[in-house]
Amino acid sequence: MHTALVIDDVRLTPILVSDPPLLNTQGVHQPYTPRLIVEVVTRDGTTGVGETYGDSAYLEPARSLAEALPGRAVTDLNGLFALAEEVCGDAHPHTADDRVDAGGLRGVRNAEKIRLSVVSAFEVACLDALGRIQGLPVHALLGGKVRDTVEYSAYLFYRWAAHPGAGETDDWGAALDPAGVVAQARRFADTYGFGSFKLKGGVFEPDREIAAIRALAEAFPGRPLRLDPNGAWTVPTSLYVADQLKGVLEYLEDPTSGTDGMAIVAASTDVPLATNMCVTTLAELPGAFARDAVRIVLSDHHYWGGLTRTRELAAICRAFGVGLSMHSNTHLGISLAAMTHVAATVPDLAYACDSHYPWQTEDVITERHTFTDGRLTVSDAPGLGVELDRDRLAALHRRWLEDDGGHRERDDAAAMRVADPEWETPTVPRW
Ligand SMILES: O=C([O-])C(=O)C[C@H](O)[C@@H](O)C(=O)[O-]
Ligand SMILES: [Mg+2]
Repeated sequence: MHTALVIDDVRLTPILVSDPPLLNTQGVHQPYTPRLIVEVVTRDGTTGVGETYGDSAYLEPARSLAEALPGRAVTDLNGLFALAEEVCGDAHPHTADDRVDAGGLRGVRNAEKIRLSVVSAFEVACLDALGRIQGLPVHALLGGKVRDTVEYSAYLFYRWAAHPGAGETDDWGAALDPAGVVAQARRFADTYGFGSFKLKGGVFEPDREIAAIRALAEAFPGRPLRLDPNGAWTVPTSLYVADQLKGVLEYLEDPTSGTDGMAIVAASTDVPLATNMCVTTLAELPGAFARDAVRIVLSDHHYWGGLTRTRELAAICRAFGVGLSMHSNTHLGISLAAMTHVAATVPDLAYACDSHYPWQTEDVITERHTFTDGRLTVSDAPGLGVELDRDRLAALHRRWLEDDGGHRERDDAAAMRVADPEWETPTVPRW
């Protein structure tokens, strides 16, 4: 093995990133959200970077993997998965179960998915390091880009103007009704050129969200629109909304929870259903596809286990005639670079990808990504094409160190309780 490829050291840096008060069916985003930055350092001094969820359930397996990795090669990605299985154990058995997780709204939260979410950051860091060593962009290591730009969609949220009592404020103001949602969409379109729009729903009763989508359709005629209540509706409510928004929606995302309900809804409407909740693991694919429960899967390289696994998911979807789009959770520029590289290599990515990035005012890279015409240009620089800003990383890590623990776990219901002490995570379906 070429010694330059050998991993000498792995650095893990948990951070807290400022986050606006975005509403979803479980509550509201906290003022700060945890992320984990992974650095893989090779024997020749090259550093590759990756990023993933930063809640404590992810930190423990990340530490185990970081300890075991030195001595291995950055090229040994298959070995990385095997090693993680060996050393990560049953990540956090207390929080790993098959219920929808409280904070993330991303389907089951089992030990394997937590492990894969951790491995994804290591895989991306290895690819970044390998690309830097070889002078090749990550997309070239994945087989080469099939497009020069990747399209993203505007991720609209109902939101408050500020967090109650704490945190930094931005200048977006509140968006709590159709006019507010349209104004937010207009700013997204004017600033970033986004041409399609997704509204995070499940916040207000369905008729109010239907009105917001109709207002968007009127303000942006012919633009693709999506609504995602994160499984908050019953089957009849899902069908009611689908009927009301027939011909208006590009797709309806996770109207109801679970493959059973999704399959019933899918059988009774022509509105395509998408998911990042009922198909988030390989084990869930056969049942959902056999029953035509979804027409589009939103991949997420974090919980699918990285960029090579995302390409495997794309191939499976292709084989079953299921479309692929891309899910996002609060993330920074390292993950956005990774998302863009892998998206550039998937031939049949027919939908604009989700990204929370415009909501993030802080980052750990020296030059933030800029959307033009709703697109990011695929970098041809070696590796991911981003540079770590060590001062910013240190500052955001300091915030994590100094936190009393209140923000180290994403908890949207806890954030809601600051405004409404009676708030409990709503049981689903809500409507
Ligand atoms: O598409 C989705 O379901 C998401 O993006 C899940 C996220 O947790 C979203 O609901 C959020 O950020 O509140
Ligand atoms: Mg979703």
